[in-house]
Amino acid sequence: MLSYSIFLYDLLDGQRNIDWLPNLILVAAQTMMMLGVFRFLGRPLPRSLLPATLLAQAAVEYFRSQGAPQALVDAAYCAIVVVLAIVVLNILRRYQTVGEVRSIRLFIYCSLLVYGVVHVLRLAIGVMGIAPQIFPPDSIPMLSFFTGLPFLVISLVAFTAMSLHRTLAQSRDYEIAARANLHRFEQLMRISSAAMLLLRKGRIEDSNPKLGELFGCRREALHGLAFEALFLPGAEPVDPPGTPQHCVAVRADQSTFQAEVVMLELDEQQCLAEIRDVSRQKTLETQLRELAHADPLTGALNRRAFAARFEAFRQSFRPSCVALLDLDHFKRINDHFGHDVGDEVLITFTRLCQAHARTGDVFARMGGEEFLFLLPGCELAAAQGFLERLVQEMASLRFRGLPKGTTVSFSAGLADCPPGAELNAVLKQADLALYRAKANGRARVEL
Ligand SMILES: Nc1nc2c(ncn2[C@@H]2O[C@H](COP(=O)(O)OP(=O)(O)OP(=O)(O)O)[C@@H](O)[C@H]2O)c(=O)[nH]1
Repeated sequence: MLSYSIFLYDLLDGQRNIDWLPNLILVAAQTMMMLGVFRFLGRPLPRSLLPATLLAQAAVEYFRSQGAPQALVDAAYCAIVVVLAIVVLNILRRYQTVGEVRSIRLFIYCSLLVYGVVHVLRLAIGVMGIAPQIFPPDSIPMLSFFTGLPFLVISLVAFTAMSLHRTLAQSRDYEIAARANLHRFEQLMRISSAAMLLLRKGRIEDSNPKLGELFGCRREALHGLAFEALFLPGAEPVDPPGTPQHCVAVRADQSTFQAEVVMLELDEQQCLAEIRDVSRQKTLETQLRELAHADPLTGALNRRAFAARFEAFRQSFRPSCVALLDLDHFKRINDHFGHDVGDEVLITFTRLCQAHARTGDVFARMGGEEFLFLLPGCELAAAQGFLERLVQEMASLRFRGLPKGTTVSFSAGLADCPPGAELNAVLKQADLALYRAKANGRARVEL
């Protein structure tokens, strides 16, 4: 900047004492070279370089204004140029290259070396005034202009070639890395147990092979389709929430399956979706839930499930009855015929009760040979009639493992269950009634 200002000042002032044209071209070329070198090497310009150069030039200009000989000024400029060339050569020397770039670097190296030597010569001639008849003072700046500058230009061109080469090599590396990434991505998509989809504006643009497997068709047939079309209307995923959503997906043959869908927004138009068939998992969950509420021997509800149903029923405020049923002399069956036969009796009794229960009735095994009935909306008299019919049915029932003609009976205690009643209080009532039934001869129903 300082140099340009001085040249401009000298030009406007009509002075010719620094041969502004060669120096202007020289400084411009060197600036370009310095910037080019550091940019090419991908390094920041050393912080000290610019102030040091400016300071040196300011000092030279100061001495020139104080009447220093022009040859000395020229020589000082040459010294600056040589120092800059040495800095560049040093940087280049440390720069690691391979293949063709190494030969280009050698080329730049040689050109800059010649360029530096020319300026050392110019410096020596300017200071010492060697052979004034061959190098008159006026011709000294032209020495670097005609002999040094071409080498500087050559090195600049070589730098450009080196930059191009580096850019090409970089793009090749990027391409290889991009191919490797793509391959890895495709492998991941291939082994994924879920269907992976790329959506653009809500339509399927790309997918992995699993999509075809899940939906029972060629995956390409689904490309271009609206994403919602994969699901039952009303059971499709909502806009990307980022958390798993449970939907009902429709296969090509119109059969359905439970799907877990996770969506991820890539940008305003694109979105990734993952679809997983969770039907098996859902079935297992249902089975587990049922097992937690069922008695393992008879399959009837267990006491916990009965309590839960009773609690739900209590909210509805419908009058009803609860019955406690107990097999008579069940211990004898176990003792005479074994526990397996006893188990069979428990199972058969359960089937009988379930077969006679109305929709809405709740039947459960309380434990051992005790069972429970919740009869919603049933008056005591009607409940009693129902249970007595069951007692009669039981008398004519045949049990596997028991000798022909052997009958099994049960006794029942019935309790009224007004709206809002507590289960324990109702059970206590039913238990008292059951005790009376046992005491009064068994195979009967007591209130
Ligand atoms: N096989 C079988 N027996 C069971 C099971 N749970 C409880 N028991 C048996 O049921 C019998 C219950 O006997 P008790 O409580 O004396 O009653 P009971 O013999 O029916 O006599 P009453 O109730 O007075 O008529 C015991 O022998 C228990 O071992 C079961 O899951 N399977």
